[in-house]
This record gives sequence, C-alpha cells and structure tokens, in this order.
Amino acid sequence: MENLAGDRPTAEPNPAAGATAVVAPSPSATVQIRNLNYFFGQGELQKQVLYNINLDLLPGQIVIMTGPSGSGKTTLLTLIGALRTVQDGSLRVLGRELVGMGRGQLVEVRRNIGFIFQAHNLFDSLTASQNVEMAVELMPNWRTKREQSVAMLTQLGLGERVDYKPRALSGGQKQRVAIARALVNQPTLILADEPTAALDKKSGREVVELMQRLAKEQNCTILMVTHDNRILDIADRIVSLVDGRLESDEDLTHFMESHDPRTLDRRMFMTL
Ligand SMILES: Nc1ncnc2c1ncn2[C@@H]1O[C@H](COP(=O)(O)OP(=O)(O)OP(=O)(O)O)[C@@H](O)[C@H]1O
Repeated sequence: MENLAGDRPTAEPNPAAGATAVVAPSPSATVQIRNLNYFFGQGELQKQVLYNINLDLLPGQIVIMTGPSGSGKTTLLTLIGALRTVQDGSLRVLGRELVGMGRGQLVEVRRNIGFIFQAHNLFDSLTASQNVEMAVELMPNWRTKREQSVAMLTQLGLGERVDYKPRALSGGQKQRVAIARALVNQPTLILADEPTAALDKKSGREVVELMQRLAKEQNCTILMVTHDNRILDIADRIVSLVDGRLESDEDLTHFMESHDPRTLDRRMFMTL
C-alpha cells in the first residue's frame, strides 16, 4: 500500500462549529475526497455545482448516494471515476491524486474502476460473452478471455445465455451482463449510476444482491447513485447530497431513523 504518511490533515470550514475543523487523511481509503469544489462553465456563465465535499470510501463498503435531482450526484460520481478533470481540492482514488493528472493518467486510473450505468451500453452485435470479453484486460489470448467471461456470467446466473445477443435478453439479464463486464477485472472500486432504474422490482433486487455478494467476496468498494429506496438496505452507508453539499453521511440505521419514511420519497427521491 502506498505510504501516505506525508499527507497533512486538511483544514475544512465547519459552519456548525463556526470554526475550522481538521479532516484527517485516511490512508486505507479507496476514495479520499477533501475540500472538493466543482464548477461547470467559465467566466460569467460559471456555475458551482459541488461545494467543499469531504468523503472517504473504505474497502468492502457499499455506499449509496442519494439526493434530489440536480444535486450533483452524477457529477461527483464522474469525478471519482476519472471521467472529468478535478479543478479544486483533493481527490485520491486507489491511492492516486487525480488533481493535476493528464488525460493519459486518468485513463490509467479508469482501468481499475468498474462502471455500471443505467443504460447498460452493451454492443447489440456482440454476444453476452463478447461484451464481457471486451473489458478483459491483460489476457494473453482470446481463449482465456472467453473462459473468464463465461465464468463471471455463470456466477451471475447467465451461464446458459453466454452466446445470446442483448436483444434476446431481458432488461435484468442485460444489466447482469453489464455487471459482469464491470466485475470481470476484479476492480477494487465500482461506480454505479442508477443500476436498477430500468428494472422491475424483482430484477432490481437480484441485481443489487449480486453486486453486494460480489463486493463482499472481492472486498471492493461500491458507490451507487440511486433514487430507488427499495434497495437502501444493501448499503453500509448512505450519503445525501443537497444543492451540491454533503448534507448527511450515516449508516443505514441512522438514516432510517433520521428520515421520516412518509417523506423520504419526496425529500430524497424526488424522481420516484
Ligand atoms: N455538462 C454540464 N454543463 C453545465 N451544467 C451541468 C452539466 N451537467 C450537469 N450540470 C448541472 O450540474 C448540476 C448537477 O447535475 P448532476 O447531473 O450532477 O445532478 P444529479 O444529482 O446527478 O441529478 P439527477 O438525479 O437528476 O441525475 C445540475 O444543476 C445540472 O444542471
């Protein structure tokens, strides 16, 4: 593991205390965010969408990120995924500081992250196995790639469907192919944006339970953006973004206690 002993704690304004709080570095964190601000546009059209975010995601944790539409969830997810350039603050992912990185280095970081999006982005002309094989890295030959892909698809209950094309698969099955593709390289970080949005209740449940099982088996960190309150219980922690600010960061029990279930949908899950 990289030695972060040289990192200094970062000063963070703490409005509640009316003073400056110190956020200590967390050497073992998969993701460590300190004083992160993000802006879209430039000059007079510049608009700040993330304000002073501080957050650590630890190995093996499943963290759900909620918040009203437009609160900045996808922006934060894409920053962590090295899909955008970080402008201000510090963002360490898998031990590497993303601030100041060039495009090539960001691509390197991305290789170690599994992405699962709502639109599964499968190639229609390729079979389930070929879609997964495309993601397999550093394998000497196609036979090994095929074996790995089939093994992962089988783990996800698609052993009988490896040679089917996406149009012959259900929504839940397609999403499982996307999950197989994200997991096949055994990433230590998985970023998921609304992975259950297109699925019915049963398929959505199956998909997140599979993610949960594989996360625990592979000790990877999962950060999942969702408006789906049916899957909250798989989270170890729930963080809420409101107007670009981290409003709360709680374990599941505290989250359920502090949010009235009757108003939960309206406050935190506005698109339901
Ligand atoms: N490319 C862009 N250029 C300018 N503004 C943008 C861009 N992408 C997002 N925004 C703005 O940034 C803010 C945060 O958007 P973001 O998509 O991160 O929110 P979100 O919480 O993921 O919303 P949703 O739940 O609806 O997906 C919004 O006000 C949005 O309009």
